[in-house]
Order: sequence, then C-alpha cells, then structure tokens
Amino acid sequence: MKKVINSPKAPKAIGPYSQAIEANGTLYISGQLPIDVNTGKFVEGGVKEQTEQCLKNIGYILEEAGYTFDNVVKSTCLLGDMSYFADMNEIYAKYYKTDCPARAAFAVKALPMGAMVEIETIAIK
Ligand SMILES: CC(=[NH2+])C(=O)[O-]
Repeated sequence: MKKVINSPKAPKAIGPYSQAIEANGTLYISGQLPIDVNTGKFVEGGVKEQTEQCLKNIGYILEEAGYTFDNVVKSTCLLGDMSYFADMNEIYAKYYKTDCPARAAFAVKALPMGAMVEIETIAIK
C-alpha cells in the first residue's frame, strides 16, 4: 500500500506528483526545489541558499512522515551547472555528517522554474 505524504511546511508540488510517497517502510521524496513555502518563490541568493532551502524542505517532509535525516539512504542532487558542485556539497555536508547516504549528483540542461538545485531523497525506517 502507498501513503501520500503532504507537509504544509514544504512547498506544494508544481506538477502532477506528490511531495512524497511512503510504501513498505520506504519514503520516496520527490525532487525538492528551493521554494520557500512562505513566499511561494525561490529563496533569495545563490547555490548555497538554494541547496539549504531544498534540504529544509526535505527535512519538513521527513518530519511529516516521522523520519529524520538519519533515515535517508539515497539522494540525487540535480544541478543546473557542475560549477555549483562545491557550493552544494558545502551545505549538503551540514545535513549529512557521518554515514552519509548513497548519492548521485548530475548537472542537467535545465531544472523546473530555472532552479539551480533540485534534490531527490529516499529514506527507510
Ligand atoms: C520538481 C519536481 N520534482 C518535478 O517532478 O517536477
């Protein structure tokens, strides 16, 4: 069975997808954009601020589902340009300090709404 997770603290989906789905003790969080739910817009600033906002949104969704960052086993970081890699890592490392999740990081041609960063996450109980 699947359960739709919806945190009011995180931005609503901008398309036909759920913020997250929990199935069989695994939480699949959709790619999070750097949207600040309070403004409905991207957080001000550059790659570091955008990465932080993506991770904050992920944290709200984890919390809503009863998970923490310690439960994360895999993440995928999508970047608008590979030159963002170091700045993204600097912020990412604040959230994942030890026993870091498995991860892939890609530079892509473009991200929704022109974001610089989008982060997808899988967590298990
Ligand atoms: C932003 C996002 N997760 C999507 O699928 O468009």
